[in-house]
Amino acid sequence: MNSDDFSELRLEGVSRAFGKSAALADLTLTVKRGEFVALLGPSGSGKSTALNCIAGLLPLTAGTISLDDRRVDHLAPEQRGFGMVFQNYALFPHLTVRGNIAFGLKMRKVPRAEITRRVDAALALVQLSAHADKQPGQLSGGQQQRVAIARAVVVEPPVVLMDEPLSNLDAKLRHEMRAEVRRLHQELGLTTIYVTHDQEEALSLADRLVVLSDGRVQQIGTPEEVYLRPINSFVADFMGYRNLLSMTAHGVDGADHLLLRGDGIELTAVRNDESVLDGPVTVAMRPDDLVVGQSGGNQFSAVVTSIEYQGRDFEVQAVATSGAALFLRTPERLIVDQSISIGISPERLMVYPATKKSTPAAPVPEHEAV
Ligand SMILES: Nc1ncnc2c1ncn2[C@@H]1O[C@H](COP(=O)(O)OP(=O)(O)OP(=O)(O)O)[C@@H](O)[C@H]1O
Repeated sequence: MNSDDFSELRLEGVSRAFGKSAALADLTLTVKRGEFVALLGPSGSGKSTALNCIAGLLPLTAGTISLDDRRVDHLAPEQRGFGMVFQNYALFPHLTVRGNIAFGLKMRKVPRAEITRRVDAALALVQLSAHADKQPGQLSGGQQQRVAIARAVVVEPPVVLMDEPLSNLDAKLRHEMRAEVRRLHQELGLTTIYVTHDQEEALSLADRLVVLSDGRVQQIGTPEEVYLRPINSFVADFMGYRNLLSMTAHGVDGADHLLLRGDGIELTAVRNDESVLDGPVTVAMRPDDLVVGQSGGNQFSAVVTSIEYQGRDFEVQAVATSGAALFLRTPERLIVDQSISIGISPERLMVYPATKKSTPAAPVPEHEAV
């Protein structure tokens, strides 16, 4: 089986329970050949369970997995032939770099000359030709992870599954390897499913994100869609909309903006089809969208409570006259106890039906979420 053999990987209603608790419930997702999909969510949200179900390491309790119209969920992992890259590299310590990369080809009884050719090409691709005869213990973490990636892709699997492959690396290396993973994905025309809890990593790598919470899909969309239009307050919170205010919606004004009030703050938001027009809501705002000074949009007052220097700008905490704690970022040097006016454009306010912050919303069918 090689990557030209299919046009899409289809998951329908994929579920996995441990005893009575559902680690993954009803995951429906179609991954097109050549796509890079990130499974994103906090710890315990079901990302690894989903990946292990796809790999064949965990049997499903419900649902189906198919490559086009061929069911694969009853096949053993080696019969599915998906490439796997794990957080802990899982290299064979007694084999050289070359031996590790050649392993899968030898298992598949590929002729020796072809093994040499393909391993050389894979070594060049991950820029490890000079280290081919070393053992994994003689390599850095980043180099070991590159061996693991080369080992997974050298057999030209239809799908490559990666479970937090960069999380053991330091911040700088993680950044470099991120570009490397994306480059390999593109150069080799891979189809990649990538598990991470790091929003930035998911946003920068993937063509589409699947955001999970408590085993359920919350949103499926492009990085732009998920970042700019989170579908519920859980996704908003997870994507960095750190300011979540409890307010009340009071209908629309003459400009068809939604009117919001709460504890002495009045705001207007661009309404959309799903807007709750009346009643309790959660209003989400990103720190970067709050502007210190007059902005021409919504304005309200606050007092600075703490300032943290972050290099390019400052992360400021403030408290609104309503008592609500706020996070904002600004290049301006403010001082603690300073009174400021904060602005935010009506387009950058996300308004959701009021929920308890940690309560996951109902699952969203893929066709509605995309
Ligand atoms: N073998 C198991 N037995 C029982 N429960 C399990 C098992 N594996 C996972 N779970 C539970 O299933 C849920 C989802 O776990 P999973 O490992 O898929 O989450 P995750 O999003 O990958 O988390 P992390 O980022 O921490 O790895 C968790 O509540 C976890 O405790």
